[in-house]
Amino acid sequence: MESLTDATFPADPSTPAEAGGTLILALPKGRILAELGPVLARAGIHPAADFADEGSRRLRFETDHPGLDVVRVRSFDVATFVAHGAAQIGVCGADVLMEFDDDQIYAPLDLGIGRCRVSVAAPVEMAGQDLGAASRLSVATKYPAIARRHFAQKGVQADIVHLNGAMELAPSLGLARVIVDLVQTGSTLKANGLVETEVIANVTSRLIVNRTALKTRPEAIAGWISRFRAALAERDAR
Ligand SMILES: Nc1ncnc2c1ncn2[C@@H]1O[C@H](COP(=O)(O)OP(=O)(O)OP(=O)(O)O)[C@@H](O)[C@H]1O
Ligand SMILES: O=P(O)(O)OC[C@H]1O[C@H](OP(=O)(O)OP(=O)(O)O)[C@H](O)[C@@H]1O
Repeated sequence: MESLTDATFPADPSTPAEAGGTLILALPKGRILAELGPVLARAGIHPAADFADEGSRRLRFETDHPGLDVVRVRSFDVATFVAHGAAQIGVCGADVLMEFDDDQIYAPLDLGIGRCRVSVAAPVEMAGQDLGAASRLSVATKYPAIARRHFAQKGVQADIVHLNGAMELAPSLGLARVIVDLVQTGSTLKANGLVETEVIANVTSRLIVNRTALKTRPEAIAGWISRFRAALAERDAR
């Protein structure tokens, strides 16, 4: 895909001569990356060819901008790299930001990709039961903070079973009564005898930046935010 070249598009915000060194853009491996490709291209960012190669063992890639490198990390780790300033810019799901809740992370742009929701799901037989009626409830999830907060608002103490995947197995194997997980089409829930009982939050992917870096390198970072904003406007106008 051609990137924007017209005169209204913000100029390349990072040049090798700029003070502060190479900016790092942290991107998640996995499903967001596929949808992010066209957005990156529209923003005029083309990482080295092997970036798209899942078989490549490289983790850091130069781009066609001498002042910008890309690192490929796990989705939750994007937030960690940006919160600590190891990467100045990143992309991750709003689910990760809700769970991470770090005030060093500023999320100025909704990229409108990676659409799904964080939901509570329960076995079909439990559907219709008032989950707020119990004082405690066991919950399998990779989002312990989101789950705890959600059930605390109902006066229910969530006993968290922390899993990193395959949460859908937990109720049928007696690991937890309900799960809190991402739902998009609902087919994973259906295939495992579960139904979505509550939507906690709708999720899309966000551009995130480190707040300190935004203060110390305002031109470069605000420049990249503008480029992404222009790329989204151009995409959405089509
Ligand atoms: N089914 C889905 N539909 C749409 N977006 C999703 C879906 N599942 C996850 N996402 C979004 O993609 C992000 C990364 O999810 P993905 O499943 O690729 O990684 P993961 O398996 O959670 O990460 P890791 O492999 O690091 O454990 C999530 O944080 C969420 O924002
Ligand atoms: O509603 P659906 O369209 O079925 O999508 C939901 C599934 O997608 C995500 O898993 P993913 O495929 O990323 O696998 P993992 O998190 O278990 O690695 C999520 O954890 C659900 O299992």
